[in-house]
Amino acid sequence: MTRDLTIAEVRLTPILVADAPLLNTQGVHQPYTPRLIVEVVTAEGITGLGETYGDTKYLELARPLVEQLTGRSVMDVNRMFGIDLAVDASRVEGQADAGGLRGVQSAGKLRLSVLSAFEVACLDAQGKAFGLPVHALLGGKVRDAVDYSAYLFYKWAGHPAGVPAEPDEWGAALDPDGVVDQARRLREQHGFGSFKLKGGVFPPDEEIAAVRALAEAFPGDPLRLDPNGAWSVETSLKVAGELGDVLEYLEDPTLGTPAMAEVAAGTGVPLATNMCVTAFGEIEEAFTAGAVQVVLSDHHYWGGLRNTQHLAAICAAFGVGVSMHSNTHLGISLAAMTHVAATVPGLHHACDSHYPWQSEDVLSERIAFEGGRVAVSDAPGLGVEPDRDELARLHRRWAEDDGTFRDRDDAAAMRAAEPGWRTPVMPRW
Ligand SMILES: O=C([O-])C(=O)C[C@H](O)[C@@H](O)C(=O)[O-]
Ligand SMILES: [Mg+2]
Repeated sequence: MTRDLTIAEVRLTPILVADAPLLNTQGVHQPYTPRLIVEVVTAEGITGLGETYGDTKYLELARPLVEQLTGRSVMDVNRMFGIDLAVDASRVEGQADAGGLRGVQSAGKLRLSVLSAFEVACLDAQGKAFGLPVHALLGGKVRDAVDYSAYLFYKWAGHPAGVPAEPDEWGAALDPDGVVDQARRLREQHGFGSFKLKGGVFPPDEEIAAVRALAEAFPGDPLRLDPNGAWSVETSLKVAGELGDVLEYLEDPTLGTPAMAEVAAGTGVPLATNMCVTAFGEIEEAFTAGAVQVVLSDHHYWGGLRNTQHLAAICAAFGVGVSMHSNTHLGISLAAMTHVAATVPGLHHACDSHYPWQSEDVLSERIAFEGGRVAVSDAPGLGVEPDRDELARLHRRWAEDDGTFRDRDDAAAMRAAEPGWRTPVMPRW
């Protein structure tokens, strides 16, 4: 039967989702964070789902696509990436990404972060039309489940007094005992077999003590520490020296390819990154300099699931490992990550995911981690269904917001507790 795969409608739904008071080197997460849900609806009424960052600049860029994609086919994905999205480069070029800790911003990354949500939505629609899972459209899975790592954060017990927020069940984690308790709970609930601590929050000695406590509590389990570039080369080498026996890798200890290369040359601990290599144009310099040993892809800003496969192939050619980065995201993106991760042969490290921290989702059924793994769905498309009421509720929250939370700003959120707080100058230590 010939299918009509014409896009009859494109829907954009900006939402605000609850987020916990998770600390990072720039500040603290806002109580609500923006995400954008993208839907493409075919002439036959098949709906494909995608998800990406929801800050104003992403939303503005996505809006013209509603008209530009209507009338095209959901199969026309390559041409979609050629669409000229007018990114105002002066708003992004050279600036550090305030909320996302995702390396230097660029017009290209911003553009890809938007298009990737449409790619995922088109793949979901294709899969539903042909009765095939997304992984099959990507060449087929090489594993039936994808490993994820427990993502540990220093955190407060709650958002600052006076800031509207949803209840938090996790309590504070501000020292080694708190971090180990959090790790235990995440393992109990989801079975994770490896742990990543988001660092760059406290002076390095305190974070070294937390990782040591994890190593004692979970002997032999892979551990990672990620200060988001908060350390100098000297500090990075000191931490690598002290934790080398227990770290699977050190993630973005310092900023920029030359400094990362210096650290890499001075330690046997592998360096991973989602800040130094964040786009194809950054690969040559970093790989030639031996600056990174594992690239953490993020299908949002790398430009989708197929680009993630291309990245994985390049990494394999250079003997560099690949795994996945995560920012605050919902189940649509977790499903997308799981499908593409299932197709990458050399995925030797558990992927990151913020999902356990998200108490809200727009899916009718939450995705479960079992033994720290997400089973790869063989249902058509991504294998997830939206919860329309929840989508509408989270959109209402966005619509009713006065603009305070529509753009993620961890430094501004920190000022609610520490009025003098400014985004720290790097390296902090
Ligand atoms: O460097 C990383 O892994 C991240 O950027 C992950 C997240 O952005 C995390 O640091 C956060 O949201 O605070
Ligand atoms: Mg990182």
